[in-house]
Amino acid sequence: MARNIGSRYTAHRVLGRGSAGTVWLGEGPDGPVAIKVLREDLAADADLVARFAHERHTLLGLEHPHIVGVRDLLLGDEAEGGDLALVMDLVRGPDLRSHLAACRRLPPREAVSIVAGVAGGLAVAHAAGIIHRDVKPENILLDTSGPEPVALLTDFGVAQLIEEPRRGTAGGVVGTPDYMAPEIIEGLPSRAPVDIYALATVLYELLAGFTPFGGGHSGAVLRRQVTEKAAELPGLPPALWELIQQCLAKSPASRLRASELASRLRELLPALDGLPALDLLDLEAADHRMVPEPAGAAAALPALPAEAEAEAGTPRGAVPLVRGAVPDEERVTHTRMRVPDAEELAGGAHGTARVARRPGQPRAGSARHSAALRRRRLAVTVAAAGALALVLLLVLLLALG
Ligand SMILES: Nc1ncnc2c1ncn2[C@@H]1O[C@H](COP(=O)(O)OP(=O)(O)OP(=O)(O)O)[C@@H](O)[C@H]1O
Repeated sequence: MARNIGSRYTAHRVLGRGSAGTVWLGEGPDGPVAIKVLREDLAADADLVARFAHERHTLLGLEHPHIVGVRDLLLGDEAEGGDLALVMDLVRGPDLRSHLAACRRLPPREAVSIVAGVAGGLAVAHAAGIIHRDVKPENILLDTSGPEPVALLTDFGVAQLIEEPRRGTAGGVVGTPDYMAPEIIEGLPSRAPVDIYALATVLYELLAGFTPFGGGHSGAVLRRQVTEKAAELPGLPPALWELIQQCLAKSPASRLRASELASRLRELLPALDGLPALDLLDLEAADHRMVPEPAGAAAALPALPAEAEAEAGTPRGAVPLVRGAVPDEERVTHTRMRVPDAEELAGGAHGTARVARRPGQPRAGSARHSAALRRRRLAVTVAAAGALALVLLLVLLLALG
């Protein structure tokens, strides 16, 4: 049923729902629009409405072919009925999450082209001092009305406007764990590199079908974001992998700027022509997401070596893994541990990260992997014993003249 929003807009039907509200297909003075009506409790929050009013200029001013434009902002009285609503350009097509769910993995050229466009949008926003803070496939819409799909980033700054005050009171981190840069988890302010980290995570996910550090309890995901290294994706052109790695750097200063990322990705496009989506094993990705981290998992985390503990003195605060992070004495944190070694990263006794394997390659820590290790050890022992016997025989022959 149609519903009026403010004096200028009519909402016709629901396009989708998110955590902050409902998005409607609507009509305005200049034609069709998408109208995001924020939840009632948010609209009733006077501070929140004031923050939106304060950011009106910024929200309305951001224009780029890869950013969903905000055309109007309706605040309280203006929206008649107390709605808080964002009127946006209508994007005709699915969001990237649904597209990925349908394709499972994207061919490298498509993935890189989408991410290059979004990086271009971020470059303009960052130059204007605006940080998105919630880059993820749900916030990237695909306009499929033209000959080629066009990716558009939406929800600029909205997550932050809504969440900012709660962050202060709860003392926790806000965002989507799978895409959250280590410095956010470390309690540092979010600057432009957080968007680059999140976008590199999206690129990894488009290529692999899973995020580099996702799966299980969100606490475990946050821990991996800070301590683990993304598993390499077999079959990816090295230049592309290098770019992803650089943008997934734990240190924000080591990541590329959005404009550079956009141009480097565009340069790679011709070399990716015709490459199929990666042929990865299913890994444990799907099940991994479903299985909650065992309750005792935190206790099983590798402890700091005793000397390091003693050196730092007691009580010892969290180890800031990102330069400049202020250790937080209050929090029992995921940073209070050492970086796992290769075996752990590969999913051994403690590691929980997924590692991309070629078909036929056993998973580290699996029975097949252990059997292969045992066989290799036996072969080495037999070879060593043979070599020793040969040496003894030579010595004996020499001694006998
Ligand atoms: N400008 C738009 N044009 C067309 N459809 C849109 C537009 N914006 C959002 N939608 C649709 O509405 C759905 C809900 O969007 P919304 O931004 O509220 O939530 P979300 O980003 O999916 O999730 P969350 O807010 O929880 O992060 C989207 O998945 C998309 O299908």
